[in-house]
Amino acid sequence: MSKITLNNLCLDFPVVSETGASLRKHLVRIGTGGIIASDHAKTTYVKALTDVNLSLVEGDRVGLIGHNGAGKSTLLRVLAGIYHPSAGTIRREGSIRTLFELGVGVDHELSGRKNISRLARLYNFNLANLDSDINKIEEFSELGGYLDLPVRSYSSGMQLRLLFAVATLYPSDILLIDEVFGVGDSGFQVRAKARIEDIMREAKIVVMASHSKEIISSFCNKIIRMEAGRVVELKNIKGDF
Ligand SMILES: Nc1ncnc2c1ncn2[C@@H]1O[C@H](COP(=O)(O)OP(=O)(O)OP(=O)(O)O)[C@@H](O)[C@H]1O
Repeated sequence: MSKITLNNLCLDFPVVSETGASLRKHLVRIGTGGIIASDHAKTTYVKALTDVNLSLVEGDRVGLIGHNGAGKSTLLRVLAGIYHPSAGTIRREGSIRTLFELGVGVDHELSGRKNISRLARLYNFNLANLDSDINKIEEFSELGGYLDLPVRSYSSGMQLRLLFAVATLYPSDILLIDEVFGVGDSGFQVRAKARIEDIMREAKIVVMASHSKEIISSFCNKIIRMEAGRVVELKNIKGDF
């Protein structure tokens, strides 16, 4: 049984900036993004998430939408357990896989092959299958001999091929996706999209942030609209919304 429950969840980022002194005088909202606030201890912070209440259950395919800085990526990282709430609670049941900027856990000095072993441990893969996993990743990423070279010698698209191939090798109960649909060159994009569709089918709960209405309407059955760190709309959708 997989589920995610958030109760009155808030997340503030403390920020040190040259303009901090003047910002501290006010509670301000500047066009886009979370609210910039201050407290009596004279700390400036960005209120990235405010009083988020959510209950996600099996079958939910949620599209997170909202302007730049609305809090989509922050919410995904809270769901992933990367960020901890400043207030409120989160409860999660089920294994989690993230498709974020695809950089976490990589050592650029190590070869692609050694990085696969690192990531396999990070993602809790069954290490008894490591050799066959590496073969599958080699096949999907089409990196060939580059897998024996340090990752620092890869182009950004090649790094992405490697990381994507590892992160999507196995399905998980909960799948969190942050704007990764445009990854790689056009040939890779077609295969990446098919792979994402496969692991989405097997995941019990999917939450994805995207600015593309087309992607959200083709993959999601719910949308959550965020504004300045708050959930302002949650509704079921079928196709276009
Ligand atoms: N590491 C950080 N330190 C300070 N503030 C941050 C940090 N990360 C995000 N923020 C702030 O939190 C708010 C939410 O940012 P977030 O990245 O979650 O927005 P988003 O909806 O994903 O935006 P976009 O569509 O531009 O990717 C913004 O006001 C942003 O400035």
